[in-house]
Amino acid sequence: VHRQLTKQKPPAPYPPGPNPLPILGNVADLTTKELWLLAKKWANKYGSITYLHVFGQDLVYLNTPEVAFELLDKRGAIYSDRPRLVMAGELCGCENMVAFAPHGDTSRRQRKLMQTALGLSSIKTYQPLFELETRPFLKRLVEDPFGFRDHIRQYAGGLTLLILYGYQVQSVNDPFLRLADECVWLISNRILSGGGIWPVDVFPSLKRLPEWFPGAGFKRNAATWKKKMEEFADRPYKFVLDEMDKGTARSSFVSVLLDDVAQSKDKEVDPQLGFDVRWTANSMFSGRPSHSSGSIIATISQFILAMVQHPEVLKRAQAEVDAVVGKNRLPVCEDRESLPYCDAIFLETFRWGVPAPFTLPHRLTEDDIYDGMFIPKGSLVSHNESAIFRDEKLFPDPYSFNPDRYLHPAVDEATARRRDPRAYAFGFGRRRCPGANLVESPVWLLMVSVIATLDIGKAIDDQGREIEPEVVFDDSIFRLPNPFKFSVSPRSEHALKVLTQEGA
Ligand code: HEM
Repeated sequence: VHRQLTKQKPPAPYPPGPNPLPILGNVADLTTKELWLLAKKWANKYGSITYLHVFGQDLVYLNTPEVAFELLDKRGAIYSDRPRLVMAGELCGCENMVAFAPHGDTSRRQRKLMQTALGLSSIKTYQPLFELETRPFLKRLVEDPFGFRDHIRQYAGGLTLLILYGYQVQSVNDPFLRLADECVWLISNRILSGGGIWPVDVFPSLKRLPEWFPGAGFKRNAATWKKKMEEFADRPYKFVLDEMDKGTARSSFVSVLLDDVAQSKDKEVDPQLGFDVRWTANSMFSGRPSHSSGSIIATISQFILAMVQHPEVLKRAQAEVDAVVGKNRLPVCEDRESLPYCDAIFLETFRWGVPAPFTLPHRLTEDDIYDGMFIPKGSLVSHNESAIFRDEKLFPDPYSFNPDRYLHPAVDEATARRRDPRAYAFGFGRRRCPGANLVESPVWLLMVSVIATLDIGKAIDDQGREIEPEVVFDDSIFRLPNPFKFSVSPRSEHALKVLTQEGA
């Protein structure tokens, strides 16, 4: 109703959605905890697309794979921009990061660098690094199961620094790890104002206020935060340049991309390439609010939860690992093809766990019509992952954790491909997650290493009764369970030995 009073008649009806309140629009709908449950209900009620209107902003959720592929992929030329955030982008300097960059030359150049350094052929270079970080994680998990989220955070942070800069974290207090943590926190909780809205994003002309002006505190803050962000982009990059000078650089995202420069000693790094590499590397850490580590933490936490709740699945996977890998060593990436049941657990974790239920919105740059429905220019369009992953036709009995669904699918190959959660979990089109190939191996390896060495189960109370894990979701971006109680122990003396073996 509100729209029709203020705008011309649209060329076709808007897609269906909950009725907006006058003035506030659907803001009440969007502040619900576990928004994904509501979004799934919308999908059941409204079909392939849900449309909402909040504070003058059109929001669109795509509820089926068909519509997501059609719009975000096939019509990618107009569905690939990102929302403009004056505070985060312009004032705090995040516009240099991939996920905030508008669709254009910079984002194309940066994505190309990511494809070069994170393509399937480059990933093999990083494999030994994945194995390096696994053992310390397993040890920390045995020592303190309840702290599992911190352990995964440390694992993800350490691994990311290794892959991007060839930098090995020595302890929780490592200066680069602390800088990374601080900046990721700053982005999620300050710069993006914890999901809130900055007045300057609603009224961009406020950015012209002088810093001393009353009410312009946001500009002073932005200047401080921008400095921190720049430090975060510069320091680890400089570390790689120094290492390359000394001839001691490990193979990493940055060193691979500067390889040509490394070949000839006196050649200076081209300033444009230097800028792009520095900010692209930084984007992999902080490109989305705590994205890369956030999604890894959510995925591995969901895996642990699944293993606690489904002991029969864990037992069967352990038998598979014992038969293929034996008990004297940890699994390695090369074992993957011989472990189909473990692979099925990996896939089912992404589907059942829905670690990133709403992907980053794509901003539509032209008016569009789909299936007789009008989608206005400027709409923020997300695919609704919880609706896709809970679709009964695609995934029968969608709420159960059932790895078998990938093992004996009585379907043709095209349908089997449609049922591969990796087709959806990383988004669509030109903005699809550039870390998708990279993250598969370490996440798979971590899961299989847990299966190989640890017995995970329900915690036991004083009276010897099992405690059901209490599953609560507080995070608004990721489907990340709050810490829950469970028990964990090495599977055998042998497993304990493998875990504590130094440097092996
Ligand atoms: C389990 C792990 C992960 C999941 C489930 C995941 C999922 C996603 C999704 C759904 C998107 C949005 C795609 C879209 O807009 O359509 C995205 C974007 C992105 N991801 Fe990931 N991701 C993961 C790990 C990573 C890692 C490890 C990195 C970095 C090394 C990374 C870097 C990025 C970047 C830079 C973008 C923004 C791309 C752009 O705007 O062009 N992700 N990811």
